[in-house]
Amino acid sequence: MREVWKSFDGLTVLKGIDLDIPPSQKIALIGPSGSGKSTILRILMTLEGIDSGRVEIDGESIWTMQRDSREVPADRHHIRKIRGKVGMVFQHFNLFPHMSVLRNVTEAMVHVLHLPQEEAEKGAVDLLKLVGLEDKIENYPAQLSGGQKQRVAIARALALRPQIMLFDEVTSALDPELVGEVLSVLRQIAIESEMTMLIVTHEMSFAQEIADRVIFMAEGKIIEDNTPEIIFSRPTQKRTQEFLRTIL
Ligand SMILES: Nc1ncnc2c1ncn2[C@@H]1O[C@H](COP(=O)(O)OP(=O)(O)OP(=O)(O)O)[C@@H](O)[C@H]1O
Repeated sequence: MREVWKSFDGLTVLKGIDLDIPPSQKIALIGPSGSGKSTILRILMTLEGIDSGRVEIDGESIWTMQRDSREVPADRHHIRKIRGKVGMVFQHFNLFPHMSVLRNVTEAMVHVLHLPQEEAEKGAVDLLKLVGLEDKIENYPAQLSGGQKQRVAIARALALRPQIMLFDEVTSALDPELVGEVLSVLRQIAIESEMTMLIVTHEMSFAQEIADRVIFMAEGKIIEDNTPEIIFSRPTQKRTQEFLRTIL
């Protein structure tokens, strides 16, 4: 992201964001409510446009494309191609209630990736094993706990084989006793996968444990971008110190 500005109805929520994320890096994005964390994720997922600046994913600008050696506004095909590189898991899991767990995961594999049903099912079973839900394959979302639903949502996002995964406060809507099971799935993915991961979280010990890098935002700006060790033991910015003091 270069000099990205974004406002909603006159409220400026991103104020010149500059951010480079190398492939495979695991980043925790922290900061007070309303600081613009989700907006950054939604922009990267192409769910929101920007007012000014530039956003590139895998070397390609999201909102513009090259045609006849000129840069022109992106068409739907270009945006869809970029979106295919990115997966996102939301706070509310938004599973399809009328579909089994297995079908929630295979649906996009068949319709977006155009995989044959059998191959999709095999891949979905592997992913459901990864998130510890192989025994729930035939269940429906209403028969699952919040933590289980969120693990299905994670499997569903992984099913599209993204290079980049965005997690937006995926444990915030869960009862406290269900948070651990979702964090342990995320931890495992962070350790084992080559995917780039950008994780908005209020779970500071989790951020400290899995992130290569922690970014602290406040009021639409990146205040500090540092290693977990520095952020959590000797942050360089007063604003970071104040935030951590209020929540730790
Ligand atoms: N679609 C929208 N329309 C109007 N205002 C919006 C919209 N999306 C976000 N906002 C506002 O933009 C600001 C930043 O929101 P954002 O969700 O990015 O913050 P956040 O740091 O993720 O906060 P939280 O930790 O509470 O989720 C907030 O004031 C929010 O109300």
